[in-house]
Amino acid sequence: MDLNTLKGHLIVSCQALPDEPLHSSYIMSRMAKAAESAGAAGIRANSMIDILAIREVVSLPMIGIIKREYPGSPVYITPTSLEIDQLASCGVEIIAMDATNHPRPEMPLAELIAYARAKYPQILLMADTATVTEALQAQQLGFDIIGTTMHGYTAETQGQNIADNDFAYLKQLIPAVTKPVITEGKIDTPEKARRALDLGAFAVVVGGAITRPQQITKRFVAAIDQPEEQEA
Ligand SMILES: CC(=O)N[C@H](C=O)[C@@H](O)[C@H](O)[C@H](O)COP(=O)(O)O
Repeated sequence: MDLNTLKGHLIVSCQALPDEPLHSSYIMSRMAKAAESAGAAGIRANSMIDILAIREVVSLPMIGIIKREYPGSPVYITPTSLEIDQLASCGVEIIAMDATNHPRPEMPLAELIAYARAKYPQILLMADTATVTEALQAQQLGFDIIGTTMHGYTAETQGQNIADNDFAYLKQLIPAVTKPVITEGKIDTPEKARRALDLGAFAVVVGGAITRPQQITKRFVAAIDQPEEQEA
């Protein structure tokens, strides 16, 4: 695919895990359809069943992941060659995978990249990273896209939010790498999405703020349900 179709645009992540109320490939396909009809340029989705259901009704390029846990490793986003094969069989344009420095199941990241490149040269690879060091390493390994997906979700970055201090992390990351940076993770307002792009992000992925109604509801409830505290 031509990556430039995503440049400066919104990618909507349509995910609901088994413990979430909207867990259903049918619902995810309708979420993706809604995103497409509202002007999104791409979709990010998890699992073969969701990706195939979305493919049937949406023609946007897709970033595919498979979240799967393996014993002895905290890596759960496309951890092994099995998930890469499964995603490739679904025809996704981009495969995203954990590119943090955590211990991995099956094989080291460098080998996994070599595997994906050799077998599926047409598929672009996105690195889900948490730190500048990991992003530089991912670039060195040959990833096509650097994602900020894991920032705030590793021991090293725990408690951090991509938007902290007017996107200080992004301001550090973008000039440090030459590959396109897709901002992903906790972008929960249109203003933040716009700001990330203005700071040089190639594209923005928004998930929960669009597709997880329990998250959206929580923010409203939090703003409404503590009037005494707010008045005090
Ligand atoms: C850390 C992790 O597992 N992130 C996952 C990656 O695919 C998803 O659960 C997120 O929803 C996605 O990254 C979009 O982020 P947000 O929903 O915050 O806009």
